[in-house]
Amino acid sequence: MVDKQLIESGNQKIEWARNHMPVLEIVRNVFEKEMPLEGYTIAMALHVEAKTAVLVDTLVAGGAEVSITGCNPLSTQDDVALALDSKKNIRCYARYGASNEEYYQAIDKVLESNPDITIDDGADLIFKLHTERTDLLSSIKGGCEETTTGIHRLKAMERDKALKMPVIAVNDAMTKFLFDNRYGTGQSAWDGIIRTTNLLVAGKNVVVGGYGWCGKGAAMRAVGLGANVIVTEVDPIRALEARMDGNQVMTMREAAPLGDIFVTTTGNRDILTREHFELMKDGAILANSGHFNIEINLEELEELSSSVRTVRKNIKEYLVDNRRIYVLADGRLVNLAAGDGHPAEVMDMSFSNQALCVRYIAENKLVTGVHPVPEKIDRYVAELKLSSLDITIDELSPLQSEYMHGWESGT
Ligand SMILES: NC(=O)c1ccc[n+]([C@@H]2O[C@H](COP(=O)([O-])OP(=O)(O)OC[C@H]3O[C@@H](n4cnc5c(N)ncnc54)[C@H](O)[C@@H]3O)[C@@H](O)[C@H]2O)c1
Ligand SMILES: N[C@@H](CCSC[C@H]1O[C@@H](n2cnc3c(=O)[nH]cnc32)[C@H](O)[C@@H]1O)C(=O)O
Repeated sequence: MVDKQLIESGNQKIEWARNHMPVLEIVRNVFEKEMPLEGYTIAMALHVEAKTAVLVDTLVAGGAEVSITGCNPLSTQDDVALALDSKKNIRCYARYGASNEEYYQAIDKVLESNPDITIDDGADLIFKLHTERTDLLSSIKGGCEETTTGIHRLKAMERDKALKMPVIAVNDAMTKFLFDNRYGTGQSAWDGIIRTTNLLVAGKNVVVGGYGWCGKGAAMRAVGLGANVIVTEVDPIRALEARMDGNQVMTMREAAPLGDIFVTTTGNRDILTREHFELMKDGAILANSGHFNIEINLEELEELSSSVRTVRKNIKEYLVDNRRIYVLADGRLVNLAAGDGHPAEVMDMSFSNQALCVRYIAENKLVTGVHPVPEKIDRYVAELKLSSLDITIDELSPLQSEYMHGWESGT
């Protein structure tokens, strides 16, 4: 496709997403009227695809200039990236399949815009600001972080007194993780696996590594698809929760010879390693829907393999003692590297939180540290979402409110 066709295809995807993000549309209309981001430059490193483009568009509607790149070399959709770059007040440096060097060069370029506010998914921009571009820190008003692992990183920096700017932990808003991490990952991880393999899930043994919000979603939807689900955990409470939700719970060593499809969702490293690959069945399929490509130890898998070849788009076959082990999307996020990411309706809430938190940073002077999303914003997003679904809920009567908040009236 030539650039013009790519831009048109990108714009079509953006329009489709926008039409399914009603809360962000309301935020955008308010921004257009009030222009709260006039004069602000925003640097972003997020998955460059259609829903993200709607967020960018919203920030620009509020008066901002935006520089954006990806947060994963395989999640960029080039048509959307080109469409974004063709718009006024937006520069987009993301490219699908960027090498490691190109990926970090793009982060540098985004920071050359001298941003006032950052939006990260995995803290790449903030990490760069605290290492090679400390000169830019004094003019930064604050940042927003999209994902669980990014927040772990930022809290570790805060603990070590290394963090030098305020950051809002957008992931930790209820209207983010309860929906995006759970229902978003639950659906889009399976979308990525199914469209990549074109195989049946019903009747298979699915092993889900980690029973956090993403793991709960992945396990829940696997059950719905007819799989027998096995969960592995390191946290006794979450393991118990997984068992009471009806899954089998065991160690990964025990699960390794049983699994037909493995999905890692821990945000940790080395969930699947040599000792597990050695026990796996012929034809086992491995996918990651957590964070980096280190949940599956691909180096160890490669060392064990007599051959590695691509057998279908986004599927690599590793031959281990004549057993075929298939890795999807090079162990990168299967929902984004082998699919279109989360559904628009959940990103509607995640990105409304982002837009409103960016405004909050612009309008307030926050101190250095990791801040929660203000409860007002979280509830506002939930209320708007309910209203977009045409749902009204009951209200506490004065008597009920008094009963709930008092201590005098016992049983
Ligand atoms: N694919 C996506 O689009 C998407 C969406 C949201 C979050 N994420 C990422 O997914 C990861 C998980 O996010 P979350 O919100 O579910 O986090 P979470 O903290 O709720 O859950 C992670 C779970 O993994 C468990 N775990 C850690 N090490 C383990 C090990 N060695 N074996 C088994 N279990 C282990 C933890 O005990 C925890 O229960 C993060 O990296 C996050 O950034 C991805
Ligand atoms: N930089 C990491 C990021 C982890 S992605 C996890 C985050 O992606 C976000 N996400 C999931 N689907 C989409 C999407 O379609 N568009 C934009 N962001 C998404 C989601 O909010 C979640 O917190 C990496 O790729 O290696």
